[in-house]
Amino acid sequence: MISLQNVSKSFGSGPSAVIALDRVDLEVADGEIFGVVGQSGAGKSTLIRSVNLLERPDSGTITVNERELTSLSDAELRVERRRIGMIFQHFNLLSSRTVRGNVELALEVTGAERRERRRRADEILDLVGLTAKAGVYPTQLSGGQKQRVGIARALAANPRVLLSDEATSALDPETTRSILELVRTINRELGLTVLLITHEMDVVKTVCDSAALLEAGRIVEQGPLVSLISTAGSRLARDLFPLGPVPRHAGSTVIEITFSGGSADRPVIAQLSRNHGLDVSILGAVIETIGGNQAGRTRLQIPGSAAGARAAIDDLRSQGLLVEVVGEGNR
Ligand SMILES: Nc1ncnc2c1ncn2[C@@H]1O[C@H](COP(=O)(O)OP(=O)(O)OP(=O)(O)O)[C@@H](O)[C@H]1O
Repeated sequence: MISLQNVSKSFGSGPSAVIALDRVDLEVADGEIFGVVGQSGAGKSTLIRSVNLLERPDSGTITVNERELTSLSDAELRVERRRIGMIFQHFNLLSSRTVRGNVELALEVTGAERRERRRRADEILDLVGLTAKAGVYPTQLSGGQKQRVGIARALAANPRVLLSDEATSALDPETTRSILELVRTINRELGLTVLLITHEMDVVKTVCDSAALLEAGRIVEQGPLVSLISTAGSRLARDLFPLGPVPRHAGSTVIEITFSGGSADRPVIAQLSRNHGLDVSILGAVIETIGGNQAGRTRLQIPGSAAGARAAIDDLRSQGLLVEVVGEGNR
């Protein structure tokens, strides 16, 4: 588990001080993949670097693997950090060492013997699909392969937690997908808890179980994706299912219905038209697979005011659907 409680961090002092993290509370459960999203400057890097105390917070506590890191001595912290792997946007590989050498490097600090280092490096390179590249240097690798080495290095010392700092931001969409698949595989097979930061909602959709939205150093929403998508007004849910700006339609009401779990395959719109005699138009729809289930949002236009469409909206809500009125035009 990763737990941040009331964590604050500022840079600089006086009027020019920047509050990068502002009383952040964050809970990442064991074995889950948790994504933190936010705009540039929101504090994502500061947050993830705080988790292993690469950045020491001004106040608050950070607990990882049941140890409160903020209370440890430097020597104790060095030991705990070995149980926290980290991967980076620009891979941070040593160009003077081979692929295997880069992975072995992570084991040198643990005091493992040479033969054991080699055995473990080869084992982990096999896991990330890079056995054939063990003897080559990083410059001879593609971006995706470099990140696989980064992952192998991060996993070499058997961490319980993996931190991912924009690990796919420098990769093309297909390579991103393959790296995210690998992250999902190691999460499942090794039971690893993963905390990642990203500015790409697609990464969250593809791989995360839970997410948080960071804004100007504050967590404004967090929770499992399946809960967020059925929370009225959730900004993360809107970003997961973007439908663009709401158009103005004179004399009609625009609603959005969120589908999740079993509701995704019900003929809701057909029933709405039939039961209420309404000419419903579909203005937009987006469906994704979240947590193995179909979920999505549909934007509908219903003729008349929201008051006039009330019976239809109540009917949808009584079926357990999340319905939000997002636009109401006057004639
Ligand atoms: N070492 C530093 N010295 C001064 N200010 C810093 C430092 N590191 C971060 N900041 C400031 O703290 C705020 C949060 O930065 P941070 O890098 O954590 O944001 P971010 O969400 O990761 O942004 P990006 O997506 O652009 O990397 C920003 O205003 C940034 O300028």
